[in-house]
Amino acid sequence: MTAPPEKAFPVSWDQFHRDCRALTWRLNEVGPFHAIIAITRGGLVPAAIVARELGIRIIDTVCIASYDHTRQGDLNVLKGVSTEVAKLGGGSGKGLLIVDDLVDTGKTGRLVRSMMPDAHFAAVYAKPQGKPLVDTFITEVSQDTWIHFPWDTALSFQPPIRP
Ligand SMILES: O=P(O)(O)OC[C@H]1O[C@H](OP(=O)(O)OP(=O)(O)O)[C@H](O)[C@@H]1O
Ligand SMILES: Nc1nc2[nH]cnc2c(=O)[nH]1
Ligand SMILES: [Mg+2]
Repeated sequence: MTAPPEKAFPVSWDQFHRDCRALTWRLNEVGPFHAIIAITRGGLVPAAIVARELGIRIIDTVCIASYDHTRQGDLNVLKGVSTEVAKLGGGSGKGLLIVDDLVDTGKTGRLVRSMMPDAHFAAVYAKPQGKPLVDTFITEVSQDTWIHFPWDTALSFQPPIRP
């Protein structure tokens, strides 16, 4: 991403929980899944909620870092999927559920998909460039919007719209 996004889409804990539940209703139609793979760190929170709702106890992580606040750098895979969970997916990821909080440019999603092409990929929020990468998502926001998650934010005073 070159210019910082213009619009802000703040998400509260309550809204995030509701959106994760809505995502799980859709995933329940697609499963069952052998295991969940959370893309850390953002995918950990929705993965916990989805796992609780679907009764999934096997949870693995793919650890990827790329953003320094709103600027994306090179993707850095710090940890891949474990051999036990890869085996459950028969090597191609079939029957595995990958969960992330959002897809933006789709770079992270494309990399994870290349590791497990037959896995089901779910994200809570999707921007247009990343949308083709996900199988299931809940809310689309425009590409020039930055999503502010509740674990990154705090309540603060807002000046009135009309000064
Ligand atoms: O579609 P993309 O443009 O690749 O962006 C999406 C990724 O960016 C964020 O993760 P980030 O790399 O910021 O790490 P984090 O989850 O630890 O916050 C978000 O959680 C997605 O994983
Ligand atoms: N919090 C947050 N992280 C991101 N990483 C890539 N896009 C976004 C976004 O819109 N919000
Ligand atoms: Mg992430």
